[in-house]
Formats: sequence, C-alpha cells, structure tokens
Amino acid sequence: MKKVGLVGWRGMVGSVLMQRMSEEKDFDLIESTFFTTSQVGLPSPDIGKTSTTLQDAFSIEALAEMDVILTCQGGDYTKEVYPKLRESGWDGYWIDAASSLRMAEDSIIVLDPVNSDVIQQGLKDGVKTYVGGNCTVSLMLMALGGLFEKGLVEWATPHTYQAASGAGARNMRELISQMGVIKDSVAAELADPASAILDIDRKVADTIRSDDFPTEQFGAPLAGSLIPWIDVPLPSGQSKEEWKAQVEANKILGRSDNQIPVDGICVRIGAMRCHSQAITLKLTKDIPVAEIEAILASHNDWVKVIPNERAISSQELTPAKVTGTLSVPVGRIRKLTMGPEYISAFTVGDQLLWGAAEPLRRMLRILLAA
Ligand SMILES: NC(=O)C1=CN([C@@H]2O[C@H](COP(=O)(O)OP(=O)(O)OC[C@H]3O[C@@H](n4cnc5c(N)ncnc54)[C@H](OP(=O)(O)O)[C@@H]3O)[C@@H](O)[C@H]2O)C=CC1
Ligand SMILES: N[C@@H](CC(=O)OP(=O)(O)O)C(=O)O
Repeated sequence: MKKVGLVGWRGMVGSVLMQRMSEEKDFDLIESTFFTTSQVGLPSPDIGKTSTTLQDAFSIEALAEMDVILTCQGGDYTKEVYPKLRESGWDGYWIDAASSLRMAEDSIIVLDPVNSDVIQQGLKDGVKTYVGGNCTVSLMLMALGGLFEKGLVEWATPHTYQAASGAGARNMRELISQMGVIKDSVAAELADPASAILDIDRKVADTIRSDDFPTEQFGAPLAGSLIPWIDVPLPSGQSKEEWKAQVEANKILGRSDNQIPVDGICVRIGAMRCHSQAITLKLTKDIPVAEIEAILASHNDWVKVIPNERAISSQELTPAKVTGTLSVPVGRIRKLTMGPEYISAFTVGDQLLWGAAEPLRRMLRILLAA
C-alpha cells in the first residue's frame, strides 16, 4: 500500500476532499498519515481505521516518509515546504490544490476527464508534481471539453459569476451575514403588505452602503450587489483570476505553442459554492447546434447538456440545483447574431468538487492504479 500524507484535510477544500475520499472508499487503498500545521499530537480524523495522531506538517523528515503527499493547505504552505522537501532528496508524488506550482515547468495541471493523455504521458516521463487547476478553468473545460478536444474552438471569452466559497470559509459566512443584515433592516416593512417598495429599496440601499455593513472579508458589499474583480491586478489590466483562464486552460490541454485565446471578466456574486460562466465562443467552423450539443454531451460522464429553453434552464442550470453535486450542466447554447461560427454557452459547477477536490482524489487513484 502506498503511504499517503494528507495536509490541509480540515480546511474547506480538504473537508470536501475527505468526504469524497470516504464516499469512494479511497482510504481502503492507502496507508494514510494526517498532518497539521497547528494541532500536532491531537487525534487524526476517524476514517474507520486504527486511530493515530496528527504529524507536524513542517517536519521534512516526517513528510519524506510518504510516497505521496496530497495537500489542500494553501499556497504559502506549498511555497515554504515543497522546495525544502525536494531539496532533501524526496522523490515522491506531490498532489496540490494550491496555485503556486501550477505553471512550473515540471508540473502537470490535473483534470483527467479532459487531459488523461497529458497525465499518462507525465507519469511515463517521470513527472512527480500534479496540481489541481483554478476552479473556473476546470469547470469550463469539464463543460466544453468536447469542443476543445475536437479542435473546434478558435477562441473563448468566459464571463464568470463566482461564488463566495472561492474566497474562503469566512467569506461564505460574511455573505450570509450580509443577507441577514439586509433582511433585518426591513423586517417590519416586509411584514406589512401595504408598505411601499421604494421605501424598502431605499432602506436596503442605505444599509448596504452603511459603515456598519459587514464587509471585513470581501472589502465591499456582495449581498444585493456584486464585485467585478477577483484576485490581484496584473499590468495587462487583467485580474490574476482572468489571467489564469488562458494559461491554465492551454496547459491542461497540453498546448504550449499555438495557444487558444481564452479571456474575459471574472465577477464575484452572492452564490455560496457554485461558479457559473457565460461563455462566448468562436468556433473554427460553422456546425449545427444539435451537433455541438452531441459533442459536448458525449465528452465525459458529468457534463449534462440542457436544452435552450426557459423552464428547464431556470431549474437545471443554476447554483441552487448544482450545489454539492458533481454534475456540470451546460446550456443556453445558440448561435449568436455575430455570425454562424459564434455561439453562446452557460455553465454551472460546484467549485469545491470539480473545481478543487475531485481532480486531486482522482489523481491519487490514477497513481494507485499506475
Ligand atoms: N477555496 C477554494 O475555492 C479553493 C482553494 N484552493 C486552494 O486550497 C487552499 C485551501 O483553501 P481552503 O480550504 O479554502 O482553506 P481553509 O482556510 O479552509 O483551510 C486551510 C487550513 O487552515 C487551518 N485552519 C485553521 N483554523 C481552522 C478551522 N477552524 N477550520 C478548518 N481549518 C482551519 C487548517 O490547517 P491546520 O489543520 O494545519 O491548522 C486548514 O487546513 C487555498 O489556499 C487554495 O490554494 C484551490 C481551489 C479552490
Ligand atoms: N480564486 C478562486 C478560488 C481559488 O482558490 O483559485 P486558485 O486555486 O486558482 O487560487 C475564486 O476566488 O473563486
């Protein structure tokens, strides 16, 4: 059995990973050791095996005992520990949720329903570092993988509607607090059917803009509003989140030369853990919508094509429907007025599952099967 060290298992991404590993009985196939940056010596989580204690996630010696390290601890941890571990001569597999090593030359971004060929080639070539992609990039490729695989995409411009969870657990809590504060500010008026809607609206606007409104995490109101910027600015005028779309998508697809342009605006909205994206695509040729739908639907087991109809789109193509599931619906597929090669698509996916945890546990399975 491979010795697998788990770091960051109690964080938000790590908890989703633990849940999925338990559901899929991954722990039956590995000898697991749990690491911590803050709770050394406390009992490890109960995975139905003999109880052990948490090991020090900064101990290079303890980490070096592992065949595989799977970390969701975050980029700062990776930056501190990974170079020291490699310098110590450790030659094991490092599987990581953080972005720090994604664009490194000797790493592969993992999303096996889309790039199992790239992963298998990497294993043959002795690549030892496998990193999960940015959530919006992975979710876009899960939805539109069929078109990319067949070389049908000339360029894509995704405009995102990203959930609070992408910013962390405290941000999810802040979003709910903001919603509660708004509701409380007009509770009396809401209870009175005769109250004037413009009075309610004015009070809500005053509440959202007030200094007391809880914005410590996001730095701006999200509930009843949105934030059209995610991550740090780059000299190109893109946010870092926007920059990731093209570089990561092309790396996942194994395209170093002849990159497919992928660029759009990333926006934070008040959903909990599902990212949505409205994508404009220019195809390399004019093909009928029915054929596009068939190509998308047959690409992987999780993508689900939703007919471009109002009722089903309103029900199936939403964060409310998708949250907590591995389903990746894609719909609103139609030809745009710009010309027959231009199409629209709208997709939704759980950013903690296919957007973060699932590609990592599947990479572990690939290693176990290799
Ligand atoms: N959030 C997201 O959507 C995505 C995140 N990622 C990557 O994953 C990394 C981790 O993100 P995320 O899971 O959101 O981070 P969290 O902040 O939820 O967890 C990170 C670590 O914080 C420590 N921690 C301290 N207090 C607590 C507490 N009360 N409950 C749980 N953990 C606590 C834990 O380490 P310890 O046990 O050692 O104390 C934990 O592993 C990110 O930095 C990013 O690189 C990747 C894709 C998406
Ligand atoms: N930045 C993403 C979440 C995330 O953690 O992305 P990355 O793994 O690329 O740092 C969001 O805010 O929705």
